[in-house]
Amino acid sequence: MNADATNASTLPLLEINDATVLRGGRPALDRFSLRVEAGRHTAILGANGSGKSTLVQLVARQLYPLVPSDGGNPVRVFGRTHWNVAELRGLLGIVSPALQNDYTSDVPLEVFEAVVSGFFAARGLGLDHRVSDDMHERARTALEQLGAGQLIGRAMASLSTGEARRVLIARALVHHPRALLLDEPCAGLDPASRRRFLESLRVLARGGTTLLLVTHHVEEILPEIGQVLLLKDGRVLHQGDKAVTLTDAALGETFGMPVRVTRHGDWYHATVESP
Ligand SMILES: Nc1ncnc2c1ncn2[C@@H]1O[C@H](COP(=O)(O)OP(=O)(O)OP(=O)(O)O)[C@@H](O)[C@H]1O
Repeated sequence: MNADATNASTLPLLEINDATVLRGGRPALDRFSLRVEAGRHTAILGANGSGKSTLVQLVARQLYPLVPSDGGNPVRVFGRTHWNVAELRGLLGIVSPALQNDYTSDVPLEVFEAVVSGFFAARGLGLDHRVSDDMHERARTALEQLGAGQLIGRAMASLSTGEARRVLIARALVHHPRALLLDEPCAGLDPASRRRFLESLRVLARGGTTLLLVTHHVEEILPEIGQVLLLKDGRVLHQGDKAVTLTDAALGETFGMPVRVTRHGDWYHATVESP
């Protein structure tokens, strides 16, 4: 393990200080700040258009913030502002709907190849990619960890939404990343698949992978998640412990409607009330 990877275990996983991201000339994130310590599972919750996907793209280096007056970079991942993308993926796996579209498009790609090619930061294996026994084993283990081992041999384009998502998370896991950033991971799943899928995320969270979960739904906040950030119009409305942030008032403000929050064991549920 190199020095940077060692330091990464003690530094905050993510620090964003006063970042503004413009889209279509308007701020999609507006002086946005967030700090996530390694090991502190975090949910980012907001209505449509609140800036969630922009945040994921900012962290993934697909969008860039305005340069602040001091000329610095407002985004630090494991303490560093500069990363090469392949190196970053080894520490922070990112799975988003855009990535899923990419992998389930018409280009033929088999499930195991989609996962094992994660080692080469490539989509599929090329002639110069040598898959070692260890890589083979890690890819198979990651698929099994996500309950997707039986999908080996299938074409990515033939998988259901939930199956494809499991495969892409397995692809992110082959590096044994310290953290996973998941953008709306339950979108398109039926209630039973969603619950099974959330249970597999719980196993990862308990196994030491820090989860950053971006969602519209309070019901997806796993018991392991302690910190919640509520986002509205590109700004942080509230950030803190789950018990303090998941209140009727805070969620009502987030979604612009009266909301009733109830707790069922370690899970939360939100219902929109008649105004
Ligand atoms: N390509 C784009 N060009 C211009 N504006 C954009 C673009 N993409 C997003 N926006 C705007 O940026 C803001 C934040 O969008 P973003 O997609 O980050 O929200 P979101 O919280 O992920 O929404 P959703 O829950 O609907 O996916 C919105 O006002 C949106 O209209």
